[in-house]
Amino acid sequence: MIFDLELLHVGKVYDNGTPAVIDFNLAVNKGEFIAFLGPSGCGKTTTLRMIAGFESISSGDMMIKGVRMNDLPPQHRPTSMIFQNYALFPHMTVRRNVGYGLEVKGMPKAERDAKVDRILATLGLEDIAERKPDRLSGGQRQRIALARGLVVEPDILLLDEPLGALDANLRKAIQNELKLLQKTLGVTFIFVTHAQSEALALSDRIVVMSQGRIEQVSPPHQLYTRPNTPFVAQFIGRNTLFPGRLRGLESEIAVVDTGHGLMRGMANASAALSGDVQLVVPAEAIEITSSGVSGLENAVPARVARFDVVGHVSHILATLEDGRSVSLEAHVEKYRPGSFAVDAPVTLSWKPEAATVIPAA
Ligand SMILES: Nc1ncnc2c1ncn2[C@@H]1O[C@H](COP(=O)(O)OP(=O)(O)OP(=O)(O)O)[C@@H](O)[C@H]1O
Repeated sequence: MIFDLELLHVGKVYDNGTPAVIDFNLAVNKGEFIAFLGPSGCGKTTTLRMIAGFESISSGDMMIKGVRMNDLPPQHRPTSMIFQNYALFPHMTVRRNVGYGLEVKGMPKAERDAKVDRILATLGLEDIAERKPDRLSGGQRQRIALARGLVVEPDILLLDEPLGALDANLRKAIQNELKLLQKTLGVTFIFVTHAQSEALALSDRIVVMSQGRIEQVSPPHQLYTRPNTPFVAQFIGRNTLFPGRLRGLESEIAVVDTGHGLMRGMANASAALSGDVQLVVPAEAIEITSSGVSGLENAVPARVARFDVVGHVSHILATLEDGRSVSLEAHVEKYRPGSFAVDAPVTLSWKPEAATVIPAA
């Protein structure tokens, strides 16, 4: 099978000795929307720049449609990159900015104009085609940068935090547009972000990175509900982790000896479990009941630290016996105002299938 993009054991060590990317392996299908997600400095941008050709690859191979790209300069790769600041030419019209890449390639004017017109129409930019970008809004500039990246008809569009400069409302609107555009054009998108909500909303698969290494590659829902590593469990969503030792496996359910007694959760499918493990419980899976209710699975005693109702959402902060806090949200119909007094003893519980047991490290 030939992938649109393949990174095979790719590594990057900067001249100063910094290992920025370590043994990065990824195969991307045509038309996939992939997000690189992780904290600042984890190597997302470096990886993107190696794919674009702006950064050399220290080890491993980078292939596009089965052809090795390591030694090709950026202009000879079938990729386009969109930078966070858009890097538009302020003195050129929108039309010229968009057509510049084709102009540099020496494409005849008639052919160039036809391509530029088509992409300006696709992105709704016809009305501002003759204006200069410095007089336009952030959202419009973002669209011009997209048009400029797409007009060269790349196999792969590389986007480095392209929505980072926009305010929250515009960001949301452009997110939807971007997703629609990507599906319509069928172009492979590789998108760098440190905003998890953006990655979860846009991507087919998310690559979570930490300290130069891939922690997990999964579709958003799976990443959210079935983390593979403690880093992902702490970085994505709102999980509570219970450290413990594996007591045994009952089919798919792992039984864990924790400081709060025996607890059960789904055994992580990607790694063999033994010895030290972590039981990961998403906030959404936790139920609160008054203490004394019997027959609950995975029951943990706690006390209510706060109970607030904002609009139609009840926010509850509970404190475990070991002092850790667990914050939960639910529709006000579920936990009505006044259902739990502050400092009341309660029991937290969850269904084993909603929790995941992963290796401790
Ligand atoms: N030109 C460079 N020379 C030396 N080290 C660099 C260079 N560029 C990046 N680094 C280092 O490489 C590591 C990865 O950086 P990179 O910019 O790829 O991370 P990132 O995940 O994109 O972070 P951010 O979200 O802050 O952009 C960091 O430790 C960074 O300091």
